[in-house]
Amino acid sequence: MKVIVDNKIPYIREAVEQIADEVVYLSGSGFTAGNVRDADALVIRTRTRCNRELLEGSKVKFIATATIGFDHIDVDYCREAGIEWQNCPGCNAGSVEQYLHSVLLLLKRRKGMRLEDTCLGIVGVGHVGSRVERMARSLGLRVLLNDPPRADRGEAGFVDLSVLARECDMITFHTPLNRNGKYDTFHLADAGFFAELQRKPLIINTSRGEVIETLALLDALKTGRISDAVIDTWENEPDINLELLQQVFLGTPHIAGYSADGKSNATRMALEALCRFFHLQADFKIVPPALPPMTYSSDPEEAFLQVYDPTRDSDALKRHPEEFERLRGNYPLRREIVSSAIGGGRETIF
Ligand SMILES: NC(=O)c1ccc[n+]([C@@H]2O[C@H](COP(=O)([O-])OP(=O)(O)OC[C@H]3O[C@@H](n4cnc5c(N)ncnc54)[C@H](O)[C@@H]3O)[C@@H](O)[C@H]2O)c1
Ligand SMILES: O=C(O)[C@H](O)[C@H](O)COP(=O)(O)O
Repeated sequence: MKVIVDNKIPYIREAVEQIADEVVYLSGSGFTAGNVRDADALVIRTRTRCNRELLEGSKVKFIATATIGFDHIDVDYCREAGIEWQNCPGCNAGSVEQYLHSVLLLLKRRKGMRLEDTCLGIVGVGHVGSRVERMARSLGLRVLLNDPPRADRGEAGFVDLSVLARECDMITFHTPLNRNGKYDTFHLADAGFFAELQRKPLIINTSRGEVIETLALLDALKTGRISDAVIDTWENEPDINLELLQQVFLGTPHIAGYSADGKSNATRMALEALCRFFHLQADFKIVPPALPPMTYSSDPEEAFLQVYDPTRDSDALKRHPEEFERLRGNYPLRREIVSSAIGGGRETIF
């Protein structure tokens, strides 16, 4: 079996080389029709568009994407061509929760936001959104949830987007990018959405850039219809809107999911899917490397931000927006540590 693997997927080499007869590593954008033609399977990230142009006439039977999102896979074409695929549901949801948790602490410290007086709206309450909900409630925020697919399945506890627009001081997006159908999310936040907002909320996007219409967001920022924004996912990555980048409180290069824990989950799940598809024994361990010991502050919030402060990623991108892909590609994967594990005294962990 010949497998082509994205060369930025961490912790994968030893395991995949045991599983496959031949392994070729390529950059995400380096997958071409020519070099996938004789491959049986691809293990990719968001940077490889899997569509007719790439796959027609190839031997590829299976694609594993080591990511939660799968909007880079043309699922209709794959069905037509008989190509199976698998994403890694929930693999890095903990990492996005960590990112949001740090953002809330920064808003409290730097903008004086009183979290217990803040109403947070969560749009899309799946693997990530439900973790964000729990974390935000534990910090004392009031939370409103919007998830029409879940509401339509008869689940309770959801409200319309118009209620979030009326009541929320902060709105965070956690939907997939659906480009059509009843639950289309392409430009879900458009000029009409921003016009409805009553409380000048802060907008957070860690889902997919295309869920928010960039120019409408920029206009809402300039006209004061929203108070600020935290943006990790952008339209047209890596050629992002530079004016928006310089205006937002935090602008990061699509790294909310980049913890070592999330990446190792993704690698393990992608290889398990590959083994299931080809009926092979899944006999490997994927473990993130241990990090050197560190000493943490006795203040739990300070310690949480020592573990991960998105300001450093935002400052790096604002200084060098042209390095969007390099900042992602060479990212020093962080660890996910919950604040309860590091509170209560100066301690050394890892
Ligand atoms: N920035 C990052 O690094 C990063 C990391 C992980 C995931 N993501 C992205 O975050 C998003 C959420 O991931 P997830 O694992 O929670 O996905 P998920 O599929 O588990 O949950 C998505 C939720 O959105 C809901 N939804 C679908 N259409 C909707 C609509 N029109 N309006 C409101 N809700 C809708 C679904 O019912 C579901 O509950 C995805 O776009 C994923 O690609 C980004
Ligand atoms: O969908 C996901 O899992 C995330 O967006 C993930 O962080 C994307 O990472 P990439 O594949 O671009 O490295």
